[in-house]
Amino acid sequence: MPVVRTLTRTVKRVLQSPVCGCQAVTSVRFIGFSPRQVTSDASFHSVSFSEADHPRVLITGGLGQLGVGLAKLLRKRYGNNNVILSDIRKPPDHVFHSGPFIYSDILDYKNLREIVVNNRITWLIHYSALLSAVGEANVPLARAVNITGLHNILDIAAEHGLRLFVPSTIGAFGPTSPRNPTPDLCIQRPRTIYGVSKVHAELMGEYYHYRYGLDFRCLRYPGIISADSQPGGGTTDYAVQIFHDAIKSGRFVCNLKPDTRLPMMYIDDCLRATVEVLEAPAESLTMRTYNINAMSFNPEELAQEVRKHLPELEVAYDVDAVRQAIADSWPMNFDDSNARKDWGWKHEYDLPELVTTMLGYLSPQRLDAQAQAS
Ligand SMILES: NC(=O)c1ccc[n+]([C@@H]2O[C@H](COP(=O)([O-])OP(=O)(O)OC[C@H]3O[C@@H](n4cnc5c(N)ncnc54)[C@H](O)[C@@H]3O)[C@@H](O)[C@H]2O)c1
Ligand SMILES: C[C@@H](O)[C@H](N)C(=O)O
Repeated sequence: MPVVRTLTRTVKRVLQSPVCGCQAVTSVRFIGFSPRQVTSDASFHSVSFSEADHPRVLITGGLGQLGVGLAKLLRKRYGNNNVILSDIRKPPDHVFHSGPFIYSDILDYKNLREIVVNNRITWLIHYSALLSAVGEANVPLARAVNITGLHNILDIAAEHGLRLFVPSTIGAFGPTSPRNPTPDLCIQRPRTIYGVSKVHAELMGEYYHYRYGLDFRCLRYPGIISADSQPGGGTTDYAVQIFHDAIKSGRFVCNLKPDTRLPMMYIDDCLRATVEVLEAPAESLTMRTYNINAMSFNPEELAQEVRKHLPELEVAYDVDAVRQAIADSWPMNFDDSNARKDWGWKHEYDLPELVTTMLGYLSPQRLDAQAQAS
């Protein structure tokens, strides 16, 4: 009985401690390890890394909408060779020639571990996922990539003392969550495999943080809007497509109803937030999973703003039942006050700046000039 009592006391201590920071008491996979934090002596918002202390970064699922832009940003800060993009797809020429790229399937644990060891990785940014709409179309694959894949990532990160960033999403909330606004901590009962897998990622990451001292950091992104990369099959994709169609044909068919309000963000804000939370001193983080937000609009409001530049734009609605049901269960407005308070999050793009920037980027003259230069 004394053994049981001692064990009970130990478990209680571990569960009650706000940040464990302890040695792992059992191995995560087959081998033992001592969680080692990457030092975070950098001061937030004005970090500069010397040659000696820069992180060595691996981005999984890096060829999607967000990974290439993030790699570009991180390479500027930490050096080209210190940021490795990886994916299971073949990179386009310009990506392949812009910096290190490596094949990595997150379902292959041994290969992932080999990459981390051979490249002395210290930060892991885990972007691989199946998004909301494609996830519903292939639940077994979404479950494998988003859940089994995450388990591999968590174990490797814990085993090698990595700082781990995993994005979550507005999709981690559901119809029973408060939707206007949605705070960081509230009921989370999403009804998509994507949402369920992201809640699982949030909880598992936080559990590994408290249990093994893993330096887990997570932001819940809104729908992200970008000009030079295509979205990978989500519910918010319409807000990217409208710009392409407005410029190409002046006509856009929207797959969500005109009054479907969702939180959204321009990609530059999203990538900057990611770097900021990654560089934030651990003491500034009172939580390990934060909402971040910039703006909130519906298709009708977006179309009105685009019409200020392209008055001829025609918008028709052909509602996709699956996407509409998903959108109707998601937050309309996102409360990101904790991120603003703890580590100084501040967005730069509201709807008017977003529209001007997107149209400027996609204007035929600019695209022509880019094509001639390449
Ligand atoms: N884009 C958004 O609006 C948004 C919003 C919220 C959260 N997020 C999250 O941000 C992350 C990146 O999003 P994105 O828009 O770039 O996604 P995306 O769908 O565009 O790209 C995901 C990438 O994962 C890769 N992938 C799939 N299976 C893989 C496997 N087995 N091994 C390795 N890679 C694999 C795909 O090839 C793809 O390139 C995701 O985790 C997503 O959930 C994105
Ligand atoms: C919101 C986000 O997670 C993604 N763009 C999706 O719609 O699935």
